[in-house]
Amino acid sequence: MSTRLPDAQVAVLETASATDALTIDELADATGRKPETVTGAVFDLRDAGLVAIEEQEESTASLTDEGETYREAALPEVRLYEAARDAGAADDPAPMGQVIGASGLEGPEVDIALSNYARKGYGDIGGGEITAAADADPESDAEAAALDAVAAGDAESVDGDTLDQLESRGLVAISERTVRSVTLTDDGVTLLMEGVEAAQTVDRLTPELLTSGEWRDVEFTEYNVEADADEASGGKVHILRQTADRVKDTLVGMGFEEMEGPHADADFWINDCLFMPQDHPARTHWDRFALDVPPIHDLPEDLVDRVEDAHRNGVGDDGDGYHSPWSEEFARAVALRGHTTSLSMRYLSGEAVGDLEPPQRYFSVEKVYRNDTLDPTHLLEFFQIEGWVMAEDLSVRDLMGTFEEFYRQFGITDVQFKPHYNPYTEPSFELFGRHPETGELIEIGNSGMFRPEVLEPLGIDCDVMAWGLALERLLMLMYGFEDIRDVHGTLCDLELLRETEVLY
Ligand SMILES: N[C@@H](Cc1ccccc1)C(=O)O
Repeated sequence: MSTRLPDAQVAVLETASATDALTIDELADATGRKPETVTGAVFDLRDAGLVAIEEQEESTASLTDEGETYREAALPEVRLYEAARDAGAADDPAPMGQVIGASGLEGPEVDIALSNYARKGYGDIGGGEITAAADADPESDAEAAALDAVAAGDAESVDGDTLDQLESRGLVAISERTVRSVTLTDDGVTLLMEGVEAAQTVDRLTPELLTSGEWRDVEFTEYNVEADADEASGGKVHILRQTADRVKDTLVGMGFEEMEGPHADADFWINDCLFMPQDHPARTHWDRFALDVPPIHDLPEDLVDRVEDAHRNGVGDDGDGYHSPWSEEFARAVALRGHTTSLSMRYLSGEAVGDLEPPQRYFSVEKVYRNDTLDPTHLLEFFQIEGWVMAEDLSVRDLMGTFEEFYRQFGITDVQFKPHYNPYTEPSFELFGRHPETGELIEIGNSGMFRPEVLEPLGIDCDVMAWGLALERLLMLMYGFEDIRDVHGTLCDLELLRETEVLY
């Protein structure tokens, strides 16, 4: 008597052998079915004891887009070496700038070339000069040869260290997959000898099956949730944005309301209200992105007068001002905000939503812009988690307790405080957290209690504690990133962005 089995299982049984293991791909080719279908059939046959599966992890290497670019145009360090040789740096050190110019390297390629140059023995770099090792031979560059080998599908011929190096440079991507090989078991052979026949099975319910009533008689294939399927990476919300949303939910949960306001604003709101002297170094063109647009005219006149008075004369009986220049024109000039404390000023002054009576809590999670030097922890723009609490009798304990409560909700329990100086808060504290990978303490924020010189012109006579925390630094503590450029910008790591889950 012959056994009835689903069609795909019969095809696999008839193709598989008891002596030669066949992979899923081979079975798929031989039976003319999709690998996913074969995988499903094979699992069912294994559960019925008719075949045995052996699993092996196999890794394949392929070039990334960047790797492909360097394979075609030569590695940046090789291009640098060739330019250095042409400039005579094999005999006498040549000026760095000139060699880089001649190499045609641009943007991040320059850093890449510099950081690999000495490591690979192409020469030395220092004091603005570069030398070219006379005996170095770019023709026998192991990494360049490895790029060719990987492109030709011959990654096995590349030694492990070189492959690791290329992977860590992001030039080669290694992917792992499970290869399953299938053999017939004794029971499988016996069943084949007794005879199997294909039962009609359907794998989906169609409108035709429903209207004809045929669905009553057909046999449905079972779902196999273990079957391999193509990996589809669709669009998703960026993890930075997801974390920003999570921070907003957390702060709303702690009783805060959200502030909003302009990215480009009058210096008055960004700096003057904060008792930042107009000749403060952060207000020079070095740090500030000034905009070439007409000045802002609609500032609240009395507030402008009170702020000017605080700058000139200080506040209170024994107060003192800065004795430095203050001009209204300077206050009206427009720049990209270097912090979102400009929003706090708009809200605390009553400008944004009218006068506020204590107690109040406000926050924003918004972009700020600074003319910093790009490095692993600095970008030209980042997200600041701004916040403040207005109430009678606040103390530093309230400030610290708020941070502990906030960071605890992200699993961060080791927050440390260091006394700090801000022109607008007294006392002031920098916050530090421990990086989960490097163990280093990294700065995660800045905070303090607003000074009377800030509060009095705003017309506030209770306490206000406030802070600006860096969202990207929070992300580093949560997920262990070491370089902020992995997370956004042109050098970001797409794989990491696809795989990282932001959990609530
Ligand atoms: N504006 C500060 C943060 C801060 C806000 C409010 C009070 C104290 C500090 C910064 O950008 O670093």
